[in-house]
Amino acid sequence: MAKLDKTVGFIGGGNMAEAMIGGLLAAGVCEASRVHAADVSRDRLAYLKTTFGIHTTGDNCAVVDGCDVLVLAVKPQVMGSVLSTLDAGCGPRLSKKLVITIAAGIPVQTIEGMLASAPGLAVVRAMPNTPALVGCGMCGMYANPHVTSADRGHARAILEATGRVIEFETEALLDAVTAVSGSGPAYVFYFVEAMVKAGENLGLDTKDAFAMTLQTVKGAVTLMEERGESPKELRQKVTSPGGTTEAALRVLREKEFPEIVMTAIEAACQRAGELSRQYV
Ligand SMILES: NC(=O)C1=CN([C@@H]2O[C@H](COP(=O)(O)OP(=O)(O)OC[C@H]3O[C@@H](n4cnc5c(N)ncnc54)[C@H](OP(=O)(O)O)[C@@H]3O)[C@@H](O)[C@H]2O)C=CC1
Ligand SMILES: O=C(O)[C@@H]1CCC=N1
Repeated sequence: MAKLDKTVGFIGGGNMAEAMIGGLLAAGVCEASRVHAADVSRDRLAYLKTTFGIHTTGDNCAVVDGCDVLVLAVKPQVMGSVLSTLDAGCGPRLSKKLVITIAAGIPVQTIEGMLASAPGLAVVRAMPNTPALVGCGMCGMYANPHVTSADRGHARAILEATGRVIEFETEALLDAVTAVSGSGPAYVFYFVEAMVKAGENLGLDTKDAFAMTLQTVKGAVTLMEERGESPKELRQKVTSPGGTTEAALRVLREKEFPEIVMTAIEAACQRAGELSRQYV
């Protein structure tokens, strides 16, 4: 992967920042000496410094000053206070930088509005997911009109360091991305938890039930990736008429499994919309 000739700063050094920093360094996109992170937790900063050898600080504006690309990686709940402190402390110094926000639900317009001392701010809104930690992330991104094509390339290089990126022309779709792939790993983990529990109930020990479930999910994913067949076709090949799979799928259908999944994902999407109104 091509090396990025930019310094990257993170405001918020939690789970997603860690995944992104790990990806940037592992892919060789950035050297540790060109990555900065700020957090309110001293323990977190010590952990990031020890693990990655990056620059750390408790001062958000120091990160702004040390970077070309600023990643806003705090929770939506604190984004309003983080942005107003940045605007008051170092807002005008942001105007030449690229800002990438990964917060669920928070629109670009809100970021621009709260960083009003940097008019014409280049903002990319991105929605990664935690498999980024192992280089298998899925990230949706939208760039506002102030983002130059060079900066779009920089944003892609940073986000692609942890997995796949799909770019959208319409920001409104980012809430759907959040609901499908941002939160998506949790749905898969929940399904796996339920399969393991079912195996235990049928007499398997936890270790075996987990190993079987994991390998089954991995095998199913690989089949979908490597064969040009749809999930529906692959499902039908597992389902022998009058057999065991049919018995299980009948229960899933009777309990309205597809409707439950769709309603759940719609709830996540709706919540993304609420987060922007509730916290900023
Ligand atoms: N987790 C996920 O799967 C995904 C998360 N996201 C988004 O990424 C963002 C971060 O999420 P995640 O990494 O999970 O959250 P974390 O809580 O793990 O990380 C956020 C970090 O920011 C710190 N923080 C709080 N206030 C400030 C402040 N004023 N200045 C600097 N740092 C501060 C927090 O410290 P403390 O904990 O002490 O408050 C914490 O260490 C969120 O907006 C979320 O919507 C996007 C995609 C997926
Ligand atoms: O649950 C959340 O709000 C964040 C955003 C996507 C995944 N985690």
